[in-house]
Amino acid sequence: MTTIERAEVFVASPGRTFVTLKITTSDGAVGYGDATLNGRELAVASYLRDHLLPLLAGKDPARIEDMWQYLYKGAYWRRGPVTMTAIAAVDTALWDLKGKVAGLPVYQLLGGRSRDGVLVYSHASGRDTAELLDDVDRFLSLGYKAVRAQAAVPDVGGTYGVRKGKVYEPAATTLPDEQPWDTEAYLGFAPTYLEAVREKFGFGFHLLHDVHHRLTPLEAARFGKQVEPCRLFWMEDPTPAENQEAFRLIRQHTTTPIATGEVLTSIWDVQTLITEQLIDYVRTTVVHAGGLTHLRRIFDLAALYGVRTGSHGATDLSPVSMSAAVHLDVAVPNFGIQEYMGHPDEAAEVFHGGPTYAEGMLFPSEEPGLGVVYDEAAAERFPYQQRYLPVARRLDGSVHDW
Ligand SMILES: O=C(O)C(=O)C[C@H](O)[C@H](O)CO
Repeated sequence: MTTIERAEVFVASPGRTFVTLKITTSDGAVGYGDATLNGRELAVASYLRDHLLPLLAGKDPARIEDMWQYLYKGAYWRRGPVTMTAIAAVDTALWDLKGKVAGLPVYQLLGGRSRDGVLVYSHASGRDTAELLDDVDRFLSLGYKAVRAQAAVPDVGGTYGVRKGKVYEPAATTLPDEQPWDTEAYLGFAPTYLEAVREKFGFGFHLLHDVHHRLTPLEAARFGKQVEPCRLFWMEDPTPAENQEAFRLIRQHTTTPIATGEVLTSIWDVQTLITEQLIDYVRTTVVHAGGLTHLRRIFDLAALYGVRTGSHGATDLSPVSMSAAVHLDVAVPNFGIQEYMGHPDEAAEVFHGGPTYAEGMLFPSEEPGLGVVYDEAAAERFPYQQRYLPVARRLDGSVHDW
């Protein structure tokens, strides 16, 4: 019988930090998983190295479901981003291996294509409305059919989502950057630039906006109602996601579609949101929600309730999990949209292969498995650099949701 012979964890910072798991079998086949948890990377690397990897040697790599149950139930301690990201890395690497052994791309193992390619959205932003409009123009001319719009709130400074370099990278400082936040200023300004985008470019593309957990349910209801004429594809994370019941109030007041879930890590964290149809799109990801095995379970529950998928795809998802995401996206019946931000240029020196972009869509790799190779020698040129996500403070100095 083929068994797992070796498992290794690599931590490198090619433009930003990625944690990558490599599993090698007794037949010499190799599978990769992503274990990146932005700003808390070494906790997952330790969970893998110190607690999970000693359990893998000698196990059958083909028993993916059994491995998932063994690692999840065997921990006794349930859920949480560190545990679920570590389990996701093992699960993803085993799916990659299964595809390579079968000689098939992973989407074929998930039931085959439901669609040719997946609709993606990218991120337009600006330090003011004029700069945002130029950026939306740029993405539309690159063929994007869906664009997220964010602009800095005047005179406040630390607005979420405003890009400085080529890609938006919030974890950029050696200690957390403390950024000011003013809810009333945001509520007064954000609807004006969303209206300006529609006024200039019309309704022939999907427009999205990320509130990034910063409003109370009532404030979010007011915002959603005010931007209804902009016909957003969604307002994302209108209120902190861990209180599922809070979405009921937002739902009762607005027809603006709601997306949430990027910080949630299990089916139990989205159960009420889905079964009570409090959201339209679930944004859980391969890397933080237990891998393809568990994410498929979440997506299947969502399908029963007419909730569509809209997975997180920020820079902190490595090319390995972006590839896994696109394999699942082409297969599931209730796919909605996939976030696609790209990566810093250095990442391409370390990760080779993966999905391809054309005309607002991503297409999965046709290579066996996930189709991504991790270049260990290249990774050594990019030693780990500790970086933190920012922290938001209200104008009175108290901590707010970032
Ligand atoms: O992509 C998004 O919608 C995000 O909110 C990105 C997050 O801020 C990022 O993944 C945090 O690490």
